[in-house]
Amino acid sequence: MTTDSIIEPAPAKINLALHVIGQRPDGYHLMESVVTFAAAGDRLVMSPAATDRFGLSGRFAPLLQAEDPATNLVLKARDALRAAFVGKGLPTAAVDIHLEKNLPVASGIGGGSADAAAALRGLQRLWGHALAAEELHMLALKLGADVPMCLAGRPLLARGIGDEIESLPHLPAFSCVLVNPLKAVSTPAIFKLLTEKNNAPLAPLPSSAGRTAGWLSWLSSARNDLEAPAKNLVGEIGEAGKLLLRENAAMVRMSGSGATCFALFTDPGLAEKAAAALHAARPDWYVQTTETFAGTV
Ligand SMILES: C[C@](O)(CO)[C@H](O)COP(=O)(O)OP(=O)(O)OC[C@H]1O[C@@H](n2ccc(N)nc2=O)[C@H](O)[C@@H]1O
Ligand SMILES: Nc1ncnc2c1ncn2[C@@H]1O[C@H](COP(=O)(O)OP(=O)(O)OP(=O)(O)O)[C@@H](O)[C@H]1O
Repeated sequence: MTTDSIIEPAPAKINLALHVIGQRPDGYHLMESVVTFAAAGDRLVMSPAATDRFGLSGRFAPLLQAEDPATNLVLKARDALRAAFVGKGLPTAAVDIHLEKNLPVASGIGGGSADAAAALRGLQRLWGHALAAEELHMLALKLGADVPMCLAGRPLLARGIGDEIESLPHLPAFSCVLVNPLKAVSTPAIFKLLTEKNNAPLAPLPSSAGRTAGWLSWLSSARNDLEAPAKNLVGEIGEAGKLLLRENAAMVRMSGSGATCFALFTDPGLAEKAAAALHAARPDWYVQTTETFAGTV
């Protein structure tokens, strides 16, 4: 790290509710999802360098070290952004990117998408140019359906294939416990296992600004339509949910295509207690307490 280094957090994405409401002719599913982001996440450090470099550290780095770096979403984001700037005649110097991989891989909390979004944010700062909002959105979407929402990084309502984003300024913060049994889940495999594609849309969102109880009651009656197929594939998802439900959580659900489950609490003490209980029950799992971000008006 140098004095010119740029540090970008890559917060975990949590689908608080995810209703699949249809499917496009190209196979992509249409959804309505209330999404928030958490302080827990990966971290990117980007520094000017003589040649392009990429390094990894953190608990889950070994999984990505075993893969070809060219397939890493961070480098795909760097190359796509560089191509866009070069196409406009703008310089993009060599860069050393270090990814601290703290989030489990293929886990439904958008790790790779959050990393790609952090790379796009950080490299625009490092290179000193910015794409227009629409061009950046399209570039992010080409990297993955979750990347535009991770670029926003704040509570939002996502529609379409996850790319039509509306911010939710009144969504409150929650204390949260994330639990993953460390079984990687492939997103396309879960969508393939989903039999009913035309499920009921989300109910109208709570109108009372910032009322935690109102949101919790609304969220409790919503669903994640990918939870049933994911549970069929990975039995531990059901077990994680049952263990969390014993811990006085205000609500428990799976995020994205799984296998990470989350529990929301209105009291950080209860979240810490729940995490300790989960860790004692399954010391081999990923168990993380965190705070989700509140919407900003
Ligand atoms: C399940 C979610 O995490 C919810 O936020 C996202 O929809 C998935 O986003 P993502 O991992 O960025 O997905 P992508 O990398 O774009 O797509 C992976 C695969 O998931 C399926 N996919 C993804 C998004 C979507 N709306 N419908 C789909 O059917 C497609 O088979 C696609 O080939
Ligand atoms: N930086 C990265 N972090 C994690 N996975 C990455 C990264 N770059 C590429 N990948 C690949 O992407 C696949 C999906 O990983 P990711 O952690 O983004 O899934 P996810 O948490 O289920 O995401 P989502 O919730 O967006 O579906 C991995 O199996 C891995 O091969």
